[in-house]
Amino acid sequence: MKVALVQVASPDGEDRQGRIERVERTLRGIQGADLIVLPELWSAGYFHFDQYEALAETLDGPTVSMCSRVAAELGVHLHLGSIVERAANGQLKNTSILLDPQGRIAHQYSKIHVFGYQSLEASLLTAGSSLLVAETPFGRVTGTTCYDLRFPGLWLELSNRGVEIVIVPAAWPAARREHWRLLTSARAVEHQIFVIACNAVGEQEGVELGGHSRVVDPSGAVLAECGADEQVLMVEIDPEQVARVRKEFPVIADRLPAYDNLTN
Ligand SMILES: O=C(O)CCC(=O)C(=O)O
Repeated sequence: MKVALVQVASPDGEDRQGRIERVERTLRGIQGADLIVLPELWSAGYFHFDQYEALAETLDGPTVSMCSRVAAELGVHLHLGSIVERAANGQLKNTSILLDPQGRIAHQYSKIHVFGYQSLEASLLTAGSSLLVAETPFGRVTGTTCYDLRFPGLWLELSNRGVEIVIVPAAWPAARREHWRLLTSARAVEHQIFVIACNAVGEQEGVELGGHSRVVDPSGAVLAECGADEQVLMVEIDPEQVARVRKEFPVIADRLPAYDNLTN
């Protein structure tokens, strides 16, 4: 299975429609991928907090529509990263979406841990409250978004639900790149899963995004890592490796159902 990581910059002066058209051209140039992955909030730009309200879109808005058309025309699974979603009740959410090769929504997830450190996300967006795992031809897939990487309880829950591949769109600042590397690797190793993590690049409102999108396999090997600029990186993964690694080194089977009943 071939995965394409697409690092996108969302520079301050570029309008959303121009960016969507630019990314569409990039996507159309990708050949031979089974799964294409984009970063968090690339069309609005994660750090463009003053534009969230104006750029919020529904699930048939400009970002999803373009990606859906491209997924269907290329016949690929496409994880479009995330959008500022305007939900039916008017709330704004950071919603990530996986499209199937027919361009239909196969999985959606609204970020549970909205970010408040040097960020207005937590005050502008409503946290999600549901977790789904999608059955795909590659296995059981889900998404978590950026800051969610820091919360092992969420990942344990996903692991308990049988997930095998976790896609992580992000707008992770370069200032904490080593945390990004450490946490993407740690989550793959502790749950014996593939972590496919796609980060934004470039500068937004004075913040440098970290890039270094990466794919970590269930044994912890880093199969690919991008640089810090816009880039498309293809990497081959074997989804069957999850079962092989777990059989060979059965850590998941040794995990206790709970640890809060141990005596002092
Ligand atoms: O946790 C971090 O250091 C970065 C998180 C973040 O930028 C985000 O959730 O968008």
